[in-house]
Amino acid sequence: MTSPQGRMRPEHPTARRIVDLVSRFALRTAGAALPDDAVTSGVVLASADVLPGDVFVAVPGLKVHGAAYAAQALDAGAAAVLTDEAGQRLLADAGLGARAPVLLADDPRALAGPVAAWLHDEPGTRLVTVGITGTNGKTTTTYFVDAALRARHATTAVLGTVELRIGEEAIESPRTTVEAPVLQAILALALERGASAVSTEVSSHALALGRVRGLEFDVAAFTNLQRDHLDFHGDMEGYFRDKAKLFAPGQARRGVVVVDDEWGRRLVAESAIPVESVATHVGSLESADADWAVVGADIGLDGVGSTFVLRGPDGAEHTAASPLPGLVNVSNAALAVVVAHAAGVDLDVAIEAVAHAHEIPGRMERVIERGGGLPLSLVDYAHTPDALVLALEAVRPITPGRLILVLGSDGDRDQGKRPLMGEIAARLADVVVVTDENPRSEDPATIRAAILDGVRSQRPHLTDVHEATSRTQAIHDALALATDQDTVIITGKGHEPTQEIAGVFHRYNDRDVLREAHAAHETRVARQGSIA
Ligand SMILES: CC(=O)N[C@H]1[C@@H](OP(=O)(O)OP(=O)(O)OC[C@H]2O[C@@H](n3ccc(=O)[nH]c3=O)[C@H](O)[C@@H]2O)O[C@H](CO)[C@@H](O)[C@@H]1O[C@H](C)C(=O)N[C@@H](C)C(=O)N[C@H](CCC(=O)O)C(=O)O
Ligand SMILES: Nc1ncnc2c1ncn2[C@@H]1O[C@H](COP(=O)(O)OP(=O)(O)OP(=O)(O)O)[C@@H](O)[C@H]1O
Repeated sequence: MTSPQGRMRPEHPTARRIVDLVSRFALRTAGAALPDDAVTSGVVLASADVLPGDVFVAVPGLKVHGAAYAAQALDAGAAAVLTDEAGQRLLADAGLGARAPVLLADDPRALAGPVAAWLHDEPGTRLVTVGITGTNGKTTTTYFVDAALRARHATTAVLGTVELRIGEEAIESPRTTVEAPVLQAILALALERGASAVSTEVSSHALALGRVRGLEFDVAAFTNLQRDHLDFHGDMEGYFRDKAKLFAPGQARRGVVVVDDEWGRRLVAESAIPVESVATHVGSLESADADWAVVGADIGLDGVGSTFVLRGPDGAEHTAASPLPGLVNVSNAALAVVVAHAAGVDLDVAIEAVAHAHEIPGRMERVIERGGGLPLSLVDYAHTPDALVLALEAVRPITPGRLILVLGSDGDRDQGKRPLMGEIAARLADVVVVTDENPRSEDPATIRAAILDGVRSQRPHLTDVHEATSRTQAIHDALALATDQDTVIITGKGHEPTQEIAGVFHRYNDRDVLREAHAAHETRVARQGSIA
């Protein structure tokens, strides 16, 4: 069955001759004879997404070679297989060598994007395109940028971790950055739907695996680089190298880089495309030299947002605002304003639009307002040590009582961060409820124990520390412990619509659990009222 994102294709695709594809990309051919008039109108990397007439790109994966799924792709009607020599051998071994034309390239993964872009008539060149990378803040900044682009473009698209959205139509997103052929098909569909601008989150995995190849962004943006994904990139240097690929000629025309950390400064120094720098820490050394700098910030104590002053390259100062709490969102808002401006939106229009951007699912999202016996309750996606520090620091000033944190850590991902997160939780929250995030194939108790090791480094007797084996229970526990002077913050899963346990994706969402608890509370209060 085609995946939902695999169905986001243009309704009126162009058909192109496969022989033209062969000559355009200097491919070698093998397998069945390729008729001159054979055409294709789709390219896919996943066999499950094949529609009749597609070219199936079979790449060597980290787990398996895509050629292992060629039979499935051909059964679904694939017109040809684009692969490498290892793939060709696998096809021959499986007796599929003569079943369809085989198009050969040394690195088919690198070609998947450019081939799809060519097939869909280079949709990226007909849209204003913004790509945002960095460890944290991609989603938030992307939505802020979209808010500003919407002030100038009647229809926009937003592609990222939360959703794949064109205009007002959206579906859940399978990951932060979709595979290259899916991305190109969505861009073509966005054009059909009248979109003229698109903002895309670009993960480091995407950059390492060529998912944005074939798309030259008008503006690339960098938020920050913090410890994450070292299981995939090896070390921080490798992580940085992959991120830096976005700021290369052919991949982006110009860049906007936050220079608050050493990685941003290095990116500016090493980038081969023109970049503008943005310093967002008031009074920092970087702010004197940066093209743009936040020179004053007033953190709203009502938890709603902050105002700040942004100094431009000409020295002029502009009053701006972030609609979300915390200094990190001043940083995201400042970056978004500069990016939108670089993408053609007038500065004052961008500032105004970002200040009024809508709430972003699972990013400092206020699900229950303080009052009537209930604490202010927020859901946030912080799942790295640095993001956790910033999230807790952002809610402390808006918390008259205790800060109650529910956290876990992912299974099958960077294990080193678990005790770090525990240590931060114990240092910056008053009450800590340790629970599960997405345990995946790991034993959830082992993950919790690693977090608790970090907690113990600060609180040897685990005072005000609780452990809950179900996330729903953890949220209920946190609410039960709280008064309406407290703040409950649930971190790690944000908008995620599922919880992955032992290979099964269970429908689950932190916000829904909070909303249900809120509704149950209201019903209880109403019942007590009617009894009284
Ligand atoms: C490390 C990584 O990103 N791996 C992704 C990658 O795997 P891979 O290329 O090694 O593929 P593989 O599973 O070995 O399979 C090889 C080939 O066979 C194909 N295949 C496989 C099975 C099948 O039934 N039919 C089929 O055609 C696959 O499409 C693939 O082309 O391509 C696969 C197919 O598209 C993805 O499922 C897989 O994502 C895995 C599930 C994943 O978890 N990715 C995460 C880490 C990720 O990409 N995260 C980033 C960032 C997140 C963040 O910043 O927090 C993201 O952009 O979401
Ligand atoms: N500029 C920032 N610097 C550090 N932390 C941030 C920043 N912006 C947001 N955060 C924190 O990181 C969390 C994730 O934010 P967001 O979803 O915007 O980032 P992301 O880069 O899209 O993350 P992911 O790639 O994991 O989806 C937020 O919930 C918040 O706690």
